[in-house]
Amino acid sequence: MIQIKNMKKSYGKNDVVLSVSSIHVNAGERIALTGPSGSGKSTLLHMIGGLVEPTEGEVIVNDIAVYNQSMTARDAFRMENIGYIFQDFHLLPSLTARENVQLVLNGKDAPISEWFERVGLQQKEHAYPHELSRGQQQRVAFIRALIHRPAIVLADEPTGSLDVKTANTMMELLVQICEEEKLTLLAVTHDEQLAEKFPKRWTMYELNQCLAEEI
Ligand SMILES: Nc1ncnc2c1ncn2[C@@H]1O[C@H](COP(=O)(O)OP(=O)(O)OP(=O)(O)O)[C@@H](O)[C@H]1O
Repeated sequence: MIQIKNMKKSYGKNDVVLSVSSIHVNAGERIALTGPSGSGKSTLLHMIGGLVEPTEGEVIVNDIAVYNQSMTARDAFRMENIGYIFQDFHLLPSLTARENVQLVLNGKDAPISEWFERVGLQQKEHAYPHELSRGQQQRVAFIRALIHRPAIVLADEPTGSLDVKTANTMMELLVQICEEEKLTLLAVTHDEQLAEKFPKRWTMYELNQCLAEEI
């Protein structure tokens, strides 16, 4: 599903920020990624998602060498295979919750109302983002990222701007949906307790240290 080999990343002429010899993620795995600020968590997600090219090494997703493709092919690959969830939801304020979801479907058919019901937002389909609580906005962002059933869900501090109780509920919901839909999930979190909700946990320290053996 995801394979990374002998990968290094530096920005400009700066030092290497990430050096990972080997990562292998199987389809359907759900992994929490923890590590201190600046340890390269977002960089790693962006590389897997086709957004940041490694300085050295290969990123292979679904048997496709992500960075051996043209930019157009990479964009298409991302649209089809990757669902991104951010800390700050990134909902468009002028569109309703439903319209925000429709935007990513590009006219394709999908059971939008069923998804709203599934995350407990059946009453809020036609509300605007400013009419929703932060937890509700993140639920809309979950639907938007998951509704096209991407092979891989990349979540970058998805609960980072929520209070502790809401963060717990939201992380449980995300892990549960990915389990039910058999989606591969890689989620960054600063919070060790939230990481416990995942069947598998990696620290950036381990990844960067793991220079010889495959994990
Ligand atoms: N576009 C960029 N240009 C230059 N340096 C960058 C860029 N993006 C990230 N970096 C540097 O790469 C390192 C890793 O950053 P990254 O955002 O991946 O860390 P992180 O673990 O996600 O941090 P945080 O937990 O604070 O979000 C940092 O030292 C950062 O300054």
